[in-house]
Amino acid sequence: MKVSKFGGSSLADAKQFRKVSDIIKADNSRKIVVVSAPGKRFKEDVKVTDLLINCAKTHYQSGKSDDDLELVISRYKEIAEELGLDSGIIDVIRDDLNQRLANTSITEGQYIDSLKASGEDNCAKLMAEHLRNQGLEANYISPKEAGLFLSNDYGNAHVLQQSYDNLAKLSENAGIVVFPGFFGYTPEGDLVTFSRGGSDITGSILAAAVKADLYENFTDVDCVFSVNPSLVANPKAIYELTYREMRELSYGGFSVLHAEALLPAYKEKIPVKIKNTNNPDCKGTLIVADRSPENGPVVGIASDTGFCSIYVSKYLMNREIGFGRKLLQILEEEGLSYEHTPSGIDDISVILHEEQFDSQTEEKVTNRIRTELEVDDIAVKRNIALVMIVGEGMRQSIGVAAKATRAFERANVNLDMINQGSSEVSMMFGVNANDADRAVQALYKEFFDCN
Ligand SMILES: Nc1ncnc2c1ncn2[C@@H]1O[C@H](COP(=O)(O)OP(=O)(O)O)[C@@H](O)[C@H]1O
Ligand SMILES: N[C@@H](CC(=O)OP(=O)(O)O)C(=O)O
Repeated sequence: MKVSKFGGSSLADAKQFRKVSDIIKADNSRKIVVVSAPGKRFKEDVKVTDLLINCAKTHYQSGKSDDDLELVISRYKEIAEELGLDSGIIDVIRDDLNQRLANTSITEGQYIDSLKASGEDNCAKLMAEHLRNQGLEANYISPKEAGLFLSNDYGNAHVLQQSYDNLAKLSENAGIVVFPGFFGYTPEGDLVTFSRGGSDITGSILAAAVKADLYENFTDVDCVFSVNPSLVANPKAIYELTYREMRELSYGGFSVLHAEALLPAYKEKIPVKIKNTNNPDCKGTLIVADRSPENGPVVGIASDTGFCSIYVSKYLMNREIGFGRKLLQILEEEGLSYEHTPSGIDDISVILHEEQFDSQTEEKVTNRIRTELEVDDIAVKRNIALVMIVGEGMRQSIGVAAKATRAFERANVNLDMINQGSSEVSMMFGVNANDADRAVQALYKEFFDCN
C-alpha cells in the first residue's frame, strides 16, 4: 500500500486535479491520498491558504470579509465547473466556510486555524467527488473521524502518539481514502493545524500508521536538487538521500519537504519518494535509511534566513558550573526556543528564530542575562542566514571545511559562525542574510561545478 500526498502545486486548478486522478488510476496500490489546499496557478497567484488567512484575520477583527471569501469560493468553483462536478459540492463548501466564519467565540489563533484548515478539508471533499466521477471508489475521511490527535499549539501542532493506532484502521477502508492534510484535533476536540507546509507531515504520519510500503510526496519538481533551483540554474539532481541528509536539508531550507515531515516515516523505516505530478514517469528522489556513497562528500547545500544571535561573553565562563543551564533557562522562562549554541572558552552564542525575538523581548532577555548572569559583554545580531552543507560522505572526508571556507573567501562573504553537528553529516555557517545567496552559489561551484 502507498500513501500519496499531493501538494498545493498539484491541485492548483482542474488540469492539475486531472493529473492527480490519472496518477491514482495508474497504480491501484495508491490507497491513501493526502491533499493540500489549491496552490498557485502562476507565479504571482495567491495560495488558497493565504487567501483564507487574510479572510480569517479580516473577519475576526471587523466581522466582514466578503471579498476574500468570494475569492476562495471562486477557486473551488472554477475547479468543480471545469471537472463537470455537481454544483451541490460548492454549496457544501460555502456552507462550511460560513459556519467557520460565524464561530467567533474562540481565540484568534483557533479561529485562524479553523479557516486555514478549510483549504485542505474542502479540497479533499472536491478530490473525492472528482475521483468518484472518474469511476473510482473514493471516500473523504475527516481527521476527526479518523482520530488524528494533535497538541494544542495552534498553528504549530505536533502529533500525539495515540493517533497512530487510530489511523492504522484507515488501511481497512475498501476504497481510496482521501484525507485532508495540514490539520487534526486536540483531545478536547478543537481543530488545530501544523506549521505552514504541514500536509507533508500528515502524509508521513498516515504512512507510518498504516505501515505503508512507500510514502510518495508529489510536487512540481522532478526530484530534490543539490541546491534550491531558484538560486542555481539546472542544479545536480539527487536520486537517493538518507533520512538524516533530507532532515538536515529540509531544516536548512529545502522547502520541497517540511522539516518535520520525515520523523514518522523514519521511525517506521518507510521509504519516502519525492515525485513530480507534472512528470510522473520521472524516477524522483528516494529517501531511505542507507544509500550507496556515490557522490562526493557533499550531497546538498541549503540556506535559510530569519535568524538572530545573542552573543554572551564572561571571563572564566568555562569554570562557572551551571552557566549554560542558567542562560538557557532564561530563554525557557521567556518562552523562547533556540536552534544552536556555538561556544568558545569564555563566550557562547545562542541562535534563535528572529520572529519570536521582537525588540521588547530583546530588551527584557538581555537585561536579565546581564544582571542575573553578570556577564562582561552581550550583543544581539539580527538578519542572520544559516547556510548548510550536508552529506553522509563528509564523515570520511578530509578538507571539506577548507573547501567551504575557500568558497566563502572567493565570494567575499564574512563568516559569523561555523558549527559542525556531532553527527558530522552537516556543517553550518552563519552569514549576513544579504550574502546568503552568493554564499550558496559559491559553495555549489566549489563542490559540484568545479570546471
Ligand atoms: N533543493 C531543492 N530541490 C527541489 N525543490 C526545491 C529545493 N529547494 C527548494 N525547492 C522548492 O520546493 C518547491 C516544491 O515545494 P512546495 O512549493 O512546498 O510544493 P507543493 O506545492 O507540492 O507542496 C519547488 O517548486 C522548489 O522551488
Ligand atoms: N496549504 C498549507 C499546507 C501545505 O502543506 O501546503 P503545500 O502542500 O502547498 O506546501 C500551506 O500552504 O501551508
